[in-house]
Amino acid sequence: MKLQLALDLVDIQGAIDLIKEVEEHVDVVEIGTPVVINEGLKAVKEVKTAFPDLTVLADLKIMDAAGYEVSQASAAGADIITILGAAEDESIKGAVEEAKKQGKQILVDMIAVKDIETRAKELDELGADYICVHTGYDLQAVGQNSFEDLHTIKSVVKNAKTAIAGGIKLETLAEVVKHQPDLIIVGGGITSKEDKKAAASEMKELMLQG
Ligand SMILES: O=C(CO)[C@H](O)[C@H](O)COP(=O)(O)O
Repeated sequence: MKLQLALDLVDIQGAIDLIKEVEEHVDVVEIGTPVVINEGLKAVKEVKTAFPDLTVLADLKIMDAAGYEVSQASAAGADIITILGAAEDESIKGAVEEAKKQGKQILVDMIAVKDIETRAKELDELGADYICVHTGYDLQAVGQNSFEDLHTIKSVVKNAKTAIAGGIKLETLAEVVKHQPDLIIVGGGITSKEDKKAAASEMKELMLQG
């Protein structure tokens, strides 16, 4: 089980400073969608240059022109690139094909997918490296989470790794760990804490025990 730190509310220097604090406890660093919108793929490039040994995920949430966008993120140094599960199969195929060509991986974000079970089976067959259930900020705000969806994808996915994101905190981590996803994505659960290093360390410890 790996821990991914999601960085959404920082600029490039803020991202670099934050990663320095927690890098020994995290496996993957995500350059979040708002950061890419604000700073462009330069954010991915600068973080990868500063931390060449860390796995960097570019949370592009691709919806179209997938092969091209994956090629651009790959050139910037991303190791994993995200596409939306709601995208057309042709887009998923384009992303997977380009990622394979570049030696990168694709994480499919299931945000807003209604029939999680059917789509997860299809995405698994289309060659996704990761399938990630995700409760975005707008549904977190009305009290939702993705724990049940994680159970659903775990029961149907045969090849892809599974991941979960959305509002995961130290207090809810044990519930997530119980379902044994391959990747747990945490943003605010670490970045909102005064002592971010301690938060990441406690979370990683709990995952290792699980
Ligand atoms: O992709 C995202 C929002 O769309 C976030 O990066 C993801 O939800 C993790 O952050 P948090 O733990 O704060 O919810």
